[in-house]
Amino acid sequence: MTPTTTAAPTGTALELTGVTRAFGSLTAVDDVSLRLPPGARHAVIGPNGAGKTTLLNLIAGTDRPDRGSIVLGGADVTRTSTARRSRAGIARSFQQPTVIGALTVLDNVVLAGWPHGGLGAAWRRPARLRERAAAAGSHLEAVGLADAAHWPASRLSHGQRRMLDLAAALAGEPRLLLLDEPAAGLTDGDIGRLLTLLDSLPQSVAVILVEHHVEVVAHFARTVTVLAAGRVLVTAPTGEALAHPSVRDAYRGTVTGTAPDPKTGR
Ligand SMILES: Nc1ncnc2c1ncn2[C@@H]1O[C@H](COP(=O)(O)OP(=O)(O)OP(=O)(O)O)[C@@H](O)[C@H]1O
Repeated sequence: MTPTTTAAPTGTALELTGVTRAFGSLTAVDDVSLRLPPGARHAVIGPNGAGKTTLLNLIAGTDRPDRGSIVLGGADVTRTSTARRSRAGIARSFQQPTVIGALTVLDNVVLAGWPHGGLGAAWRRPARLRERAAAAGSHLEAVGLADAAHWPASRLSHGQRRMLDLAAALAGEPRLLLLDEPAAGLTDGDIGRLLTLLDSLPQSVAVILVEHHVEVVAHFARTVTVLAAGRVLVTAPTGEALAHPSVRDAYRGTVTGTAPDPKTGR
């Protein structure tokens, strides 16, 4: 299944073919194929345990598929390390933000933007470090944390940590950004800020958003893949995917966070 029926003239940002990952007898990701153009705004949704995070892990390289291939911008990265994928332009935000509390907010972003394995050299290149700090400052501005730049990151609220995690993901100037439930635990105000930030992401960046908040998906995504039990139910333009009957059945009570009626199951 492909959200674009033909390869866009500008190429393909990410192509998954038959990606499969089993844990013992449980197939968490089952024969998933997907092609995204550069600048894609794609969401992956599905009930708890559908395989969404496992799929992001396989794309980011923290886990490897048993079968299938992952091609990033024309290069097969199926077996390459997380660090190499990061250098190739994949960045990720996590369900639990990865923030170093003892460092300042700004330093967290500077560190995140420094190429893997090159940190030892960072301190010998003050001009480069200043450049990175300036870039980090603009990322903090974009996520609404400019005033907190010199705070220890441990002072940040949950919502602010999520924003910092996003700024850190942007610091590497990725071409593919993987967002794992960025709206989880956010207040309505924080969600508003998140939507503004998502809207302002550069068009050169392809984004895969895993998210339970259907309003965030509807606002942001142009295309959606619905997963259930590791398998793709549908990949389609957002409106079509969210209206798909299988989404209602697989999703009712999960996306909205409301429990199904025990009598009707709906
Ligand atoms: N390392 C692992 N070992 C064993 N089982 C795993 C492992 N990682 C994930 N699973 C299982 O794989 C299935 C898919 O998990 P995954 O976390 O990818 O789902 P998800 O769609 O992201 O769920 P959620 O919305 O709750 O975050 C689940 O049944 C989960 O228990």
